[in-house]
Amino acid sequence: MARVSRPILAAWTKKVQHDHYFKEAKKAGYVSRAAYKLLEIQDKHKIIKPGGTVLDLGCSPGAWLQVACQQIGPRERGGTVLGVDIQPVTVPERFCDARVRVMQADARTLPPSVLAEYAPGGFDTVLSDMLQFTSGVNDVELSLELAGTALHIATGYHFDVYGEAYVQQVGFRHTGFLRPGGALVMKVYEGTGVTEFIRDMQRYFTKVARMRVDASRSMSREFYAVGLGRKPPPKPKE
Ligand SMILES: C[S@@+](CC[C@H](N)C(=O)[O-])C[C@H]1O[C@@H](n2cnc3c(N)ncnc32)[C@H](O)[C@@H]1O
Repeated sequence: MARVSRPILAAWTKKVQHDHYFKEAKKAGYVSRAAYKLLEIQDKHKIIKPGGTVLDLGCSPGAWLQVACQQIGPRERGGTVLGVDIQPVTVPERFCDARVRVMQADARTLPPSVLAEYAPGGFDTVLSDMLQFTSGVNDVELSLELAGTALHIATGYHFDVYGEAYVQQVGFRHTGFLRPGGALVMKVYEGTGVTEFIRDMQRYFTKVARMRVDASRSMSREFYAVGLGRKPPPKPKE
């Protein structure tokens, strides 16, 4: 019998897993197999709390909205889920109720006032599965830009990196919409600059983890950067 090389076997196993998640999602009523990525992260890190407020950046077609709504628990516990996507998006009927709302916007230019109005007390969990394709190739730089956007929305990150020049440019400063103790999950592609980005995350969280999930495609360089226990933001300077 011909021997199969290890990489081919690994790719084949991943393809079987991929088809498996696709079929499972269809059977279970999730709008995409991405649901299993968030379920795996939730299972390991308990990032979404019953009754919590969740911001889901890059939410279309809505599998993470479905999982987030399930994880905040029954309606009487309260909680909300806000999904944002640059594409038109509708709330999936299955597993979502009136606590889930969506808006079409580019997260990179989303005015902070919109988020402040939606969740005046901030969010307990910020998720970003944002991804853009450039001629079919996953661009590491773009992935870092989108992850940077999520980190910025959650913590005010760019103000700390670019300092007063950035504040002057955008005309305001905020310290992020993630509550102290909250969790942030971001899709990131392996590549140049990622180590520094993860290091930057560490100043905002008590724990930072990198997680590859089984439901990712076989050849994908994607992983999830998970920040747990947001540290309280510094008091604004007088
Ligand atoms: C992999 S899909 C997300 C799948 C989603 N988590 C789910 O469970 O259905 C990536 C999404 O990111 C969105 N996206 C990309 N760039 C964005 C941006 N700048 N602002 C908002 N959404 C963006 C895309 O439109 C796309 O719908």
